[in-house]
Amino acid sequence: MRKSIATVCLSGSLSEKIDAAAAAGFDGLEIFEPDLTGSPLSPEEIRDRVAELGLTIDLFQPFRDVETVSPRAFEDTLRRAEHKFALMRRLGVDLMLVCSSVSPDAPEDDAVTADQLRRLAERAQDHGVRIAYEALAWGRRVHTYDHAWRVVERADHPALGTCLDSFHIFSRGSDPAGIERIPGEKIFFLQLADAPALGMDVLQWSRHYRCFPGQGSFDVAALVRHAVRAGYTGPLSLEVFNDVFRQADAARTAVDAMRSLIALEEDAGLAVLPTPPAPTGFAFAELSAHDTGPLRALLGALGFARTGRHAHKPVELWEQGDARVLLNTSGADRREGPALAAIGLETPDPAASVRRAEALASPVLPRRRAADDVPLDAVAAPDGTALFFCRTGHDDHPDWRTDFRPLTAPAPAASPTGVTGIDHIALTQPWHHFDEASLFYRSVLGLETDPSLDVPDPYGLFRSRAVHRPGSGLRLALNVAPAPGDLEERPQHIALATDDIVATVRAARNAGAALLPIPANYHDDLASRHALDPELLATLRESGILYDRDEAGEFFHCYTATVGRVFFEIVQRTGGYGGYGAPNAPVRLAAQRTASGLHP
Ligand SMILES: O=C(O)c1ccc(O)c(O)c1
Ligand SMILES: [Mg+2]
Repeated sequence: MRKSIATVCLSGSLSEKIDAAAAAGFDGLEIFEPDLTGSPLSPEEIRDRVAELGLTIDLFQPFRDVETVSPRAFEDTLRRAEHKFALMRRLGVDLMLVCSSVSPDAPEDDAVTADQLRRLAERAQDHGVRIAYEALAWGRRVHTYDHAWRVVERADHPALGTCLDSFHIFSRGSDPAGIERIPGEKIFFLQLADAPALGMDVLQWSRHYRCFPGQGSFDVAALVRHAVRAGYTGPLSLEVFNDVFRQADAARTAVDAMRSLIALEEDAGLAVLPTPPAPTGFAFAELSAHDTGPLRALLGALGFARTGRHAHKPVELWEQGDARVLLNTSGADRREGPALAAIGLETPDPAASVRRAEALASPVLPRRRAADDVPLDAVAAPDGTALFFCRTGHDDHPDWRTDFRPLTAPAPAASPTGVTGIDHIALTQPWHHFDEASLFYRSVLGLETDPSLDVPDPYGLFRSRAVHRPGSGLRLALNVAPAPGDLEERPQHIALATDDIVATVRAARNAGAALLPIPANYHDDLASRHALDPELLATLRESGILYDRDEAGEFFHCYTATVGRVFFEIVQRTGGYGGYGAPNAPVRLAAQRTASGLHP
């Protein structure tokens, strides 16, 4: 279906919004009137610019407070409408959105409302314009889509139809199945928005917290299916009022919006995309550092052995069990400390993963490799981390490890500490791309998203959300820094799995690994939270190990000191524990602040 976007979704001037929508591949626009009023461009210039870019203007909006008990006020509304019809002609748009009145003067009697809408539609028709009447969820009398439709049906004018908006429908708890009772040709327009489940005033919720479909909790795809079954053939148009998107880069938001609509079409059964061969685990984590000394020392103490060196690049492979860490000195900025640059994801079909990423408007990274290197494709995640699609140790696909030459003079034999693999990787997201990241991991990689959590840090509150593949070893924790400038200071981390954390910690410590000290208050509190065996509690206290449990099992974890932006976590899961120790995150954050010397 055609894809449109309301200018209110995007940041910047009207021309910046138009350019961003065109660059992201949209077909059409809803012009939000305040964007036009503030623009230095004339309506004709806007019309021409839009046409030059191959777009159409599908809707002019909003026209407010039409229905009224005051005949004088209604005459004034007709006069106001004449101005807008003339403006719409200059813009080259023939559909105007009228939202239900929020005024105390809105009539109780549907007959009055229907009559006034019909009279407005008659005037509109004289100008070649049609009216799409939308129920605002906070409309004074008309606040549900079925009520708006009843009024439109009663007015019975060919230039009058209804506009459905998924936010208003879901936020009022209406059942979208009733859409199928509206004749498709009377659904003049379909606006789509999602939103997180928030218990708050519906107007505030709508004006500040809408998000793109797939980023919130509404079943927007189900609503689209109902509209299509009703016979709707117009555009799928995004109308998202969101405080964060209003500040973010418009070009990037437009791509996020486009990805949302493509994924929505797939969910609604309107498009077939290459299926996501969801990743099953981690092939490697790649750290970049100008000076790899501190990381080598830490990896060595954690029991990793340096096993290979890349044939053409300054990259080392370090391994323990199935945990593989690459240390890369190319391109690392001398001023910045070590950082997590890339993740290798195990996927059953790397080429299919790339095709899916491309189908979902995700940036496939240019290959930089020598002719005889194993093909390794990557996409850029929203935070800039390169995600490589790997198939390690299978005959049906080249193995990326063959690019690494075994070391002729191996590093002194490290003693393994019992690390078996990578349990999860935690990435810090730019605060204004958090919703984009959730949608990216869900749609492009086919992962499941857990609900967002708010984690208190001594200097702010940050959001955290896990994405994972159920039943596999693939788990990512996405954290968002509390303040825009805070990202560079926020560490990322690699969590290493062990079957015996006490032994692993003891061995690592003996080998010289610096671990994060945990305040005694934490273990005192732990004793009150859980009836733990005193001997176990003493061991946890002594080793600086944190503890959590859920219905399925237990979680033991501890942290190394931070090197640059990176630290390691050592984790042991028992039973089917499915979390990440979130209740302990505030203690870890405070302990890291203490260790950094910033927080006495
Ligand atoms: O918040 C509003 O006023 C508003 C305006 C136009 C719309 O289409 C809408 O859904 C909300
Ligand atoms: Mg709307």
